[in-house]
Amino acid sequence: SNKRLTPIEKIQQSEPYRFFLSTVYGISDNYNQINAISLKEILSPEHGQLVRSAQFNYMFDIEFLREQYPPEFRLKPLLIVHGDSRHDNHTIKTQCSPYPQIEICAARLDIPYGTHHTKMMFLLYETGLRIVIHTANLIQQDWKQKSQGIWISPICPKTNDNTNESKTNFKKDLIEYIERYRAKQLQFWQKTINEHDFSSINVHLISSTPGRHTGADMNKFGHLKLRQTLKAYLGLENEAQYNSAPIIGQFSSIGSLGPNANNWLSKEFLTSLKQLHSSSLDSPELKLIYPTVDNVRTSLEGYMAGGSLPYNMQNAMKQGWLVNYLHKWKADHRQRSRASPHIKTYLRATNDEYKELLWFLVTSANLSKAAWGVLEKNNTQLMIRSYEIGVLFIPKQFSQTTFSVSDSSSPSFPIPYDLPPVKYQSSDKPWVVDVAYKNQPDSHGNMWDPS
Ligand SMILES: CC(C)c1cccc2c(O)c(C(=O)O)cnc12
Repeated sequence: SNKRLTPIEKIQQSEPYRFFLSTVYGISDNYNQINAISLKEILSPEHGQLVRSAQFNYMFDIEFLREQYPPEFRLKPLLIVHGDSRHDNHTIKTQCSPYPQIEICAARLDIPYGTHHTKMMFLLYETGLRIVIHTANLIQQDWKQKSQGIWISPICPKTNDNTNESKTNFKKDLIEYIERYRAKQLQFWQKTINEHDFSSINVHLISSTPGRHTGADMNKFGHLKLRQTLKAYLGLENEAQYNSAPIIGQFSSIGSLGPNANNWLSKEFLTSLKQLHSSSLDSPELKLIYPTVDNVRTSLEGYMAGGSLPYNMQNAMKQGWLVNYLHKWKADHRQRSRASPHIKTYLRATNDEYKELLWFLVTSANLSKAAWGVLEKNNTQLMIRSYEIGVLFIPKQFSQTTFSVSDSSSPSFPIPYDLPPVKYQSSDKPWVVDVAYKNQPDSHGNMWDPS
């Protein structure tokens, strides 16, 4: 149908998953209705009377952000939570100086090369508290022609019984995440989260915070939190049938993963992703989705899209072995094959048909040790450099045994890209940001010469 949905209708029809892609400027409007939403629609006054909000992110354009709020909400208190990296510290203060209602919190980054990747909104309405966890920077370019992922919670009502936890432990996990900032300006929000009823939340929180996590903290963050959550909640009957079920990782940047797959990817990291009770010998297929040079060149933004795919040559040249795992970005069923991915997702399908999923994760975390953590000191500590956050969908929490992907009876899961993934052809190369591409012009007739 050609009906344009209102923000509230979009959220209602997204039930029970509440998982969206950002709207894309330049595709047919029909593909910007179902499970697609813009920043303005997320902040729409339709959802209720905003009291105050907090925006956790990496990159900010404060003027752009203010424009996305309805005029009547621009004077409400706003807390900006960013990394204290040189990259944007001074600019943030300058950008916010005209607005006394904007407070700034610089997240501590005590471990070198860590970043504040977390992208999250706290929206406090008179009717309750909404959490939004997503993958887009608060700059115009991130919300115009890219594929971004967004999870929007229900508006959780105020309660004086602070035990109103969700069946997924979301409230406790979110408070524990916030506590790790050890920031005064976040105390109000810790208290506010505690005062709201989270019982309607059906996703698990998977976050990362900088640190060398040991003992009881080891399973609280990073890939060990994912491992523990899958182990505890997947609860599959005769799980043996899934031992070789394929796993997909999809991301917009790649760290230094070591001289071969066994270093971290297919041992430590894959062990967490394949977590079933029985750690069987069959190793599932791990397929990785990351844009080719041609994906970027032919994208709606052209080579400029590659500016947000910061995989550098220094890392790429050390891990040629990775190309064998790589698959193209292809999202024809969402009309987003040319909307360059900035979303990051991980999933496990039941088999090579990819008709059903065992779980699905949308997160800020790219494929890197900095984001997911790396085991150290004989596996007694998990070292994480960055702040990350994401939400994990497990079928049991939706009274299903698997998520159906095809448009069959049960509410099919709105996957962001086409399945099964398509392998790189021999002529395909992964996009690398700091090399020149001057043989073929992009969709705007431009070349890419970073020097
Ligand atoms: C390597 C750094 C400076 C970088 C370049 C381009 C895009 C980036 C990005 O999008 C994020 C993020 O989204 O958190 C984080 N760093 C990004």
